[in-house]
Amino acid sequence: MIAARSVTVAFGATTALDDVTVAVAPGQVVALVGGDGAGKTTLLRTLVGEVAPDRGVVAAPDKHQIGYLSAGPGSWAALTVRQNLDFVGGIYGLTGDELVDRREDLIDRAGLRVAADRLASALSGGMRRKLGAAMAMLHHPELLVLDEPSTGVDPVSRIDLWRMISEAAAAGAAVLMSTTYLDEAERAGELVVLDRGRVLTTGSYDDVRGGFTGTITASTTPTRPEWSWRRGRQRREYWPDGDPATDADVIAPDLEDIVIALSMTRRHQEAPT
Ligand SMILES: Nc1ncnc2c1ncn2[C@@H]1O[C@H](COP(=O)(O)OP(=O)(O)OP(=O)(O)O)[C@@H](O)[C@H]1O
Repeated sequence: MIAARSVTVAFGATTALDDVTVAVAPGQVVALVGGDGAGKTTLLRTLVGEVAPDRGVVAAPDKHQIGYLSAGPGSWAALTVRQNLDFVGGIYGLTGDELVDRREDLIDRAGLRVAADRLASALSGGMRRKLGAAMAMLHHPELLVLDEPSTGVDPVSRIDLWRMISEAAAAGAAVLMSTTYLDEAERAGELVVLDRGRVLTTGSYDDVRGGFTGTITASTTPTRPEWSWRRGRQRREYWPDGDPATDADVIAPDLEDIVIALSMTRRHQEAPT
């Protein structure tokens, strides 16, 4: 099992990760979700060995068995799509027909056929993300780590990307990825919800929904603004003890509602009284 166990990472006075435990098995896709500064990038960098934990233990394969798409560009601007893939293939010892077959297969699966000889610098943001993901998985790594692979990728191309990720997992990779899109995170086998360095909840989407307590209502005029947030034209309101003191409609929360309600609870618990 690939895992970070009770990992704490601090940058000066900022605790980026506070006693975080995450495990990912071969064939599994684990999605890290959480807002800006939640610690997603730091956790991924810790797993791939770029950041050393101050406390806790990381169990990960050898560097050669890791494929990593960082939050950065993920490809070389001055190389074409094919050259980027060839270069990465060379680093991992892929040559000849094996490299050509794998490269062309990934170009198709990433929907990059029309751009195969275009410089990476001339790709759209979404195409560049897909190229980066293809480069990370080219050598069939045991651990595939993707930092927000779908950011900037249009909804249709995101389907290509998810198919690529699912296929890598089906071929045996352990996949750990971060995303800010909660609708797509619901597709991952396992979710880890991070908030300011801590794990708020973890499990399959069904586990997360099943473990969520309290009630969420929807209305245009919440009775407790500090426990409410906007969703579309309405506002949601969270009742942690489950008993809404309102006749507003009770709704079945989705992942976005659950993440907001849990982080709101944490903020209220930590607020000075
Ligand atoms: N190299 C660093 N030096 C100092 N502080 C850092 C460093 N890397 C991260 N941090 C801080 O650690 C916290 C977690 O950052 P991290 O980038 O891991 O979050 P994130 O969930 O990936 O957020 P985002 O989506 O905004 O990148 C933030 O407060 C950030 O400012």
